[in-house]
Amino acid sequence: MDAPLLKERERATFNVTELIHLLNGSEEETKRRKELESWLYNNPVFRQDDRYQISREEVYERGLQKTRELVNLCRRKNIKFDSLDFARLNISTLEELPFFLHVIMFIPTIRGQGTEEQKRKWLPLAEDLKILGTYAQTELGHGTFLRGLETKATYDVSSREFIVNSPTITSMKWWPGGLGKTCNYAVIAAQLYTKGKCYGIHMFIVQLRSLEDHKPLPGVTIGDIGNKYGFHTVDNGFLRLDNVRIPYENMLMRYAKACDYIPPVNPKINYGTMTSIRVDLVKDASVILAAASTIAIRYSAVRHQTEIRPGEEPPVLDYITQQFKLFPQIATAIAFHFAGDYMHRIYDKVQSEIFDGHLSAITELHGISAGLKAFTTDTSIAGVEICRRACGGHGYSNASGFQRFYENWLGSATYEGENTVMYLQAARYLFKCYDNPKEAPETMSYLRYPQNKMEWNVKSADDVSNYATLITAFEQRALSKISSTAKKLKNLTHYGMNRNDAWNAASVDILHSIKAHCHYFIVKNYMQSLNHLKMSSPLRQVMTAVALLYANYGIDEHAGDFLESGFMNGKQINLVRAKILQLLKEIRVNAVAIVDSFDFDDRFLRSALGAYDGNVYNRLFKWAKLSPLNKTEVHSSYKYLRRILQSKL
Ligand SMILES: CC/C=C\C/C=C\C/C=C\C/C=C\CCC(=O)SCCNC(=O)CCNC(=O)[C@H](O)C(C)(C)COP(=O)(O)OP(=O)(O)OC[C@H]1O[C@@H](n2cnc3c(N)ncnc32)[C@H](O)[C@@H]1OP(=O)(O)O
Ligand SMILES: Cc1cc2nc3c(=O)[nH]c(=O)nc-3n(C[C@H](O)[C@H](O)[C@H](O)COP(=O)(O)OP(=O)(O)OC[C@H]3O[C@@H](n4cnc5c(N)ncnc54)[C@H](O)[C@@H]3O)c2cc1C
Repeated sequence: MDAPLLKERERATFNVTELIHLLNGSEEETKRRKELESWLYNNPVFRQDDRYQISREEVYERGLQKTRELVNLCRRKNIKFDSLDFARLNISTLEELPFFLHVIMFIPTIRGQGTEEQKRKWLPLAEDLKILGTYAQTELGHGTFLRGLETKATYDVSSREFIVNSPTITSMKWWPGGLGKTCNYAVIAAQLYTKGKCYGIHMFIVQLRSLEDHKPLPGVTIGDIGNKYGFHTVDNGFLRLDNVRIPYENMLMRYAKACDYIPPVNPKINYGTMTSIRVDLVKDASVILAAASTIAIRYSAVRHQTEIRPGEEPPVLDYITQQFKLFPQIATAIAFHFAGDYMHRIYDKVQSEIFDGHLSAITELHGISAGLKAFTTDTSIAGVEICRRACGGHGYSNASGFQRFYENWLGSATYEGENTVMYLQAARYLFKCYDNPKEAPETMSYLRYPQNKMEWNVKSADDVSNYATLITAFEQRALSKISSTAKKLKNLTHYGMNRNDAWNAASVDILHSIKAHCHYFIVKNYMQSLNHLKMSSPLRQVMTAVALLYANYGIDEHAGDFLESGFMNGKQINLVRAKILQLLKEIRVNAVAIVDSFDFDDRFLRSALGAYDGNVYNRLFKWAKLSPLNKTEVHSSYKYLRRILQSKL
């Protein structure tokens, strides 16, 4: 164990194990998670030490080998794909496996939108992996605008079949995970046509490849879309269908019927699978940022560089600027942990209502999940980059561990709903509630009360240590943004602009409003979650400091908003900044212990900078020696070098 990390751990003022159990939910949950992880990490198939020395094809092949291992493990341990245990195993691999979409979207779409008869037929095949499916919705020409998708499913009454067709090049399905080479089925989003009329997007089960030899079926043109930023294990694919016929029974009809068309009670019920993933992504944002913070904090405690006082080369974690970069990332990771818990609670509640036939809450769930998905993924992507940059040159090495998860996580600003679009969807719901405050859900209850101008009676740094005053500050900031934007929208329509054009004209203000609302929700949920949790006073002292840092840092980061709202003045902003410096100092002694409480196994982080023992330099050198270029002392390309050296300029 590197001496600096040992010393850091000895200085901690709270019990790390207590925080590990609190973040896991209980001691039993911690034990279960570690047991599941051990099954993976002790299996050499899940190795990744040579990850950046193998080709895309080898990466994909490894992905299938890992899939086989994971499936065999689940079968041996009787772990179901829709279980929390599977979700834990899946995140522990920290990479998307080729059959990933089969589990997170193909099966859930059938489960959520199939009739009882269709579920009886398809779920056993899918859960036993007799078929492997993906969720094929996005097309070359459209990903966001679902009503603009071009794939057609035309009902042929005479044969009781649908004819599924890609009429144009832009209608080719493009991006679905596992589509290129892995899956032999897909749930296809297509415009339903029957008796010459279009009834909008519905979901259809289509077989793509033979179950005997995996060759594409007649009318199916299919393949991998090529290399991307990340998701290298996943064969995101393209698919063109040339009048492929499928049985009538292959349209998912829990909520709509094709023959003598019966529409769904709420057409957006077809969008339900996407909502479920957006909910998961809020917690994923916490995991990713916690992993990045662990690497950066441990490395910063070991890395000694330059001098504060002559002759003393301190750990870079002693620099206030380094603390100002990193401690808010720890705070954000914990804030998003509690936001993810909230999202799952709300999702489970709405799902049970939907299964009882009450669809009214799906609009609220969409409004909340779309906003939090965008806010938490945007913030965590930026936070990972702050952590990486805080590690200097070694942060730029693959040995740091950052790239392996960051390259997948970058996509979270786009997949499952492009973030700007998601913000605007959430804003659509927010402004509806602003206009009808009585219909506002609990998360927007502050819209119900008259907007009275408030002054923040904060006179000292201690006043910015109060959860209630901080929550009120974020509430007033959001209200100020929302009410001024609502006024702008009203003026635009008053002077003759139609609602849609007015919405577009005000969309930058609308974006600021929904972001301020999401930020308010995260702060409030974070502090209320801590208030409801039982913990020892030493731990509560640490968790309070971290939560106060999250809120005060948020005010400093958006000081203009708080000043513009009239709720705060310049002197109070300076009190907030003084509070931040005081909190950085208070958190410094526990920084390493707090990231230890995220409890990442070294085999999850796979980082020479973030390993638990802090033995950074030996790991970096060991990793470098793995470089293929070092297989020989003089590389075989020396012949070219020699000519360069001998050539005359
Ligand atoms: C550690 C972790 C590591 C790595 C990461 C882990 C996992 C990665 C996970 C996933 C990544 C893998 C795969 C990604 C898969 C995909 O990307 S699948 C494709 C995703 N695509 C989208 O999200 C498309 C986005 N577009 C839309 O959803 C819609 O087009 C739209 C909502 C933007 C607009 O839809 P429209 O039909 O045009 O609606 P509208 O006219 O705008 O009206 C909006 C009304 O509809 C309601 N509504 C919209 N969506 C929903 C919904 N999902 N649920 C309920 N209600 C919805 C909305 O509320 C409006 O209602 P009104 O009452 O106001 O009319
Ligand atoms: C790694 C990865 C995996 C994926 N996996 C799948 C999958 O398994 N299945 C699947 O079906 N899809 C998948 N996708 C596709 C993904 O869902 C879409 O890319 C995503 O929905 C965004 O749609 P788009 O690409 O059309 O972007 P666009 O919507 O074209 O975005 C381009 C720009 O237009 C802006 N814009 C678009 N509409 C509006 C608007 N109304 N108002 C303001 N601005 C707007 C956006 O903000 C953005 O800046 C995946 C994508 C990635 C990156």
